[in-house]
Amino acid sequence: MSRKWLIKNGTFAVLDEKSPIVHGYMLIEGNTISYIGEERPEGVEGAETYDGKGLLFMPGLVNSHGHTAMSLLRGYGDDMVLQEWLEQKMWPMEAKFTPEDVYWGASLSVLEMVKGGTTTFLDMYDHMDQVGKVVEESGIRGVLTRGVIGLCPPELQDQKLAEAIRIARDWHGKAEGRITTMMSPHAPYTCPPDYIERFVQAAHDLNLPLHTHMSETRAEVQQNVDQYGVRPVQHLLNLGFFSRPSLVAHAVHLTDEEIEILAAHKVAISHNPGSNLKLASGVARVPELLKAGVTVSLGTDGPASNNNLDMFEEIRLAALIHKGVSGDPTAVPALEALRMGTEYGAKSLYLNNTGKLAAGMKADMIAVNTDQAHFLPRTDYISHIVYSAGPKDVEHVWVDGKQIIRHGECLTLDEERIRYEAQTAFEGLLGR
Ligand SMILES: CSC[C@H]1O[C@@H](n2cnc3c(O)ncnc32)[C@H](O)[C@@H]1O
Ligand SMILES: [Zn+2]
Repeated sequence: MSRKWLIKNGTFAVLDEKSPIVHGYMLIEGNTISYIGEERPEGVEGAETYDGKGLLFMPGLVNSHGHTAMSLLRGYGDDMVLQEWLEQKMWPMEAKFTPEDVYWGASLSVLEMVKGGTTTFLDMYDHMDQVGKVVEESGIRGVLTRGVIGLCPPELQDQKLAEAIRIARDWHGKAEGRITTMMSPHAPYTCPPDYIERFVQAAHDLNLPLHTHMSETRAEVQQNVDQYGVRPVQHLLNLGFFSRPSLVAHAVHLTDEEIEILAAHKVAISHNPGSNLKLASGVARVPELLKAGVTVSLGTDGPASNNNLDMFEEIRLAALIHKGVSGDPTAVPALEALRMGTEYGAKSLYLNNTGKLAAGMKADMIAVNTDQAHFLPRTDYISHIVYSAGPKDVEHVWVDGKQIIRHGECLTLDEERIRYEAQTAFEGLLGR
C-alpha cells in the first residue's frame, strides 16, 4: 500500500494566474499529489499529518540546461568569451576527464542543486553512465543526454553517435522512471550538417527529443552565415532538427523571423541568463519569445560559466535583466519568471507530470522557510520568492514523493565525501 500523508496549515504556490497561492491542505499518495485546497480533504483518516506552518511549499525548480561535471572546473577560467573559454580552458581540461572525475563532478553539482531546491535537471555531457548513477543514488529527476562534438574523423563520429544512442536507450525510464533521455549534437559550429542529420534520424528512431546549443554568441551566428550561408535557426530547420520535439539552449541572437520559426515549430528554449552575462554573450529576447508563445525555461549552464547552480538566481535574473534592457518593468513579471523556473522547465524537457503543484502531478516539491527577515512582511509570496529567496532558504525537498533534503541536510548523498573527492579530482586533473 502506498504512503498517504497530509500537510495542514501550509501555504502552497500553485502559480495560477488569478490565485497563485493557496492556504490550507495538501494530500500526497505515494509519489503523486492528490489534493490541494483550503478545505480538509475527505478520507484522510489513516494519513500521517504534518504541520506546514512557516513553510511555503512550491514546485521543485527545474534546471533545463547544464553540464554537471563541469563543477570540477568552477573558477578555472573566468572573465573570457565563450570560444576562448572553451578552446583555451575547458576543452583541454575536459580531454583529461575520467569516468570517475565525471562521477564526482556530477555528485558535487547534484548535491548543490538538491540543497538549493532543484528537483529536475538536464545534463549534456560525456561519460553519462556516471551521471545516471548519481541520479539513481541521489533521488533527483534527470534528463540525460550525451553531448557530442563532431569535429573529428568519421570513425570517431560513428563511435560517438553510437555511444549517444546507447546512453539514450539504456537510461530512458531508469531510476524508477526519474530518468529520461534526449539526443544532443553539441552545436551547429561543432557538428557538420550531415552529422546533425544523423542525430535527427536517431531521435526519430528512438522517439526522443533533440537538444543543442544554438545562437549563443554573435560570432557563432556570423560563422554559421560564413560557412553555410544561413543563420543557425534556418540551418537547423533545413537539417530537419525542428521536425522533432526540440529544446535549444541560449538562443540569444535571434531576428523577428527566427522567433516566428521557433514558435511555429514549437521549439522550446532554455534561457541561461547567468552564463550569458558571465561569458558576455548578450541578453536573449525573452519578452519577445514569450509573447510569440515560445516555451522559455531556465538553465544555469555548467558551473564553470555561471559559477553556481542556484536556480533562484536564474529566476531573479530572468525577472530583472529584461526589465533593465527594455525599460519596461512588466517585460518578465515575477510570476512568469517563477513559472519559467518550474512549469515551463518541465514542459521544455517534455515531462508532463512535474513542474507544478496540482492534483495528479508528481510530488516534486520544496518547502521554503519563510519565517525569516527577508520574507517579511507577508505582502506577496511570489514577489518574495522571485526577488528575495536563495538556496539557503530551502528547508525540505521531495522528489517523486520521497524526501531527499530534510532541514537542509541531504538524506541520500554523503556530502563530506563528495566535497573531499571533488577537490581531489580537480587536483588530479591539474597534475595529469
Ligand atoms: C560535449 S559535452 C558538452 C560540452 O559543452 C561545453 N559547454 C559548456 N558550456 C557551454 C556553452 O555555454 N556553450 C557551448 N558549449 C558549452 C562543455 O565544455 C562540453 O565540452
Ligand atoms: Zn551548455
